[in-house]
Amino acid sequence: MISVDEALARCFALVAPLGTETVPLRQAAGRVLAEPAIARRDQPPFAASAMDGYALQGDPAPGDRFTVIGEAGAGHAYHGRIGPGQALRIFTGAPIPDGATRVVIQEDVTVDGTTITLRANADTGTHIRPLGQDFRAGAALSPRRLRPNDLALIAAMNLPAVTVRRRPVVAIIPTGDELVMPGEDPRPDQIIASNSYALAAMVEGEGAEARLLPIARDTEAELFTVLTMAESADLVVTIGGASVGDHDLVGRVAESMGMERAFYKIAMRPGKPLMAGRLRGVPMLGLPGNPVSSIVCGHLFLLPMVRAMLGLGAHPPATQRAILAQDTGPTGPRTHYMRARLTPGAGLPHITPFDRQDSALITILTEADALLIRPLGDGPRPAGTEVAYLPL
Ligand SMILES: Nc1nc2c(c(=O)[nH]1)N[C@H]1C(S)=C(S)[C@@H](COP(=O)(O)OP(=O)(O)OC[C@H]3O[C@@H](n4cnc5c(N)ncnc54)[C@H](O)[C@@H]3O)O[C@H]1N2
Ligand code: MOO
Repeated sequence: MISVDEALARCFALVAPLGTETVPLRQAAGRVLAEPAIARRDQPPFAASAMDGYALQGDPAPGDRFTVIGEAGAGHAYHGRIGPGQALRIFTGAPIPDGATRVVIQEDVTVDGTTITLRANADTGTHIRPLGQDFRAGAALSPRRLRPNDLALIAAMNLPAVTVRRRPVVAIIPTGDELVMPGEDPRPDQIIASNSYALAAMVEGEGAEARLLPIARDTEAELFTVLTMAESADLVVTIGGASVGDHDLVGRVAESMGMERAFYKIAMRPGKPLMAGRLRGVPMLGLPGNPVSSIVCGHLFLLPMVRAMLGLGAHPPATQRAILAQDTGPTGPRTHYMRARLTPGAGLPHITPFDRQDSALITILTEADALLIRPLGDGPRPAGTEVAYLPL
């Protein structure tokens, strides 16, 4: 059995950033920018007033009077020049006229017809936003996953579309004679195929396209058919049939189809029978069938692979630190990812693993907000120990 780190490194070796496509800005939220977005203009493209008031020259003293000779608003420039003793009525966002060096806010003047007089204790700020204060033409936004704020910046750069990574297509294949789809009429010896719904939502949350394929029964012919259907995907994910039982056929069938195996079995609990490889050129991840095992492996291997295909780099999922809220027993020969609950602490949060850790318990998983990471071969740890966890 290889370590979790070694397995993840081998998973990353199977994938590479995908190609790119151009999408309109309205469809770019959450997509991964593939090339720098380059500003087509300065922002602001002119020196602009930051306040409503009067644009004028020099540094006036209280009691100084000015004649208002015109007006400028946002989108309505004044094309003349402001001379000594003159002022322009101006509003926030309007271009500063030639000759003006500051804006006096309207609260700081008294108005009498077309004459303004500066009050005592007037604000001394210039209230002018210089041309290009925010960014200059040619400025670049570097590749990243696009958040709403980034979209505002790209729009301000006057770019109606962006080049993003193609969404990875992830084919998800539930396997097993015991499975039926939700809403069907299961026989008494059957259960509902549930894992695929979590996994599809997880990869879609990262920006992939999930393709849920039909349940493959435990026959070589059906597995062959469904794996063949998945060949056009960017990543094939099977669920179940990964262990050592007589009906666990996924590895055998994939190998008969020419799968090059990257590894099988890792020192991890849950998730021991994980397998990965390349099937007819397509990266493949064979997840164990137990719901918690498949979903935990989804967080630890599938999502990092999807992120790597999106060009976000080959990084393990980010762990955080917490304080054990109770004494916790030793681990065995596998790193244990324990379903756990976080509660606020004075500094770091406190973490409490659930008593029941069977990898079939979906209810516990829905109550968990973290996976407490207990390294393999670690001894018992008392309450108060600082530990690592993965947020769920
Ligand atoms: N003799 C041994 N038996 C098992 C070992 C072992 O080392 N020696 N490993 C155990 C571990 S650990 C795991 S994890 C499971 C994994 O087995 P498989 O990947 O072959 O999965 P299945 O046997 O097909 O299913 C396991 C369990 O999960 C249910 N299942 C399967 N698919 C789904 C699905 N899409 N949605 C919901 N539930 C699903 C299935 O009905 C089984 O109950 O093997 C242990 N055995
Ligand atoms: O390690 Mo298996 O993945 O517990 O259930």
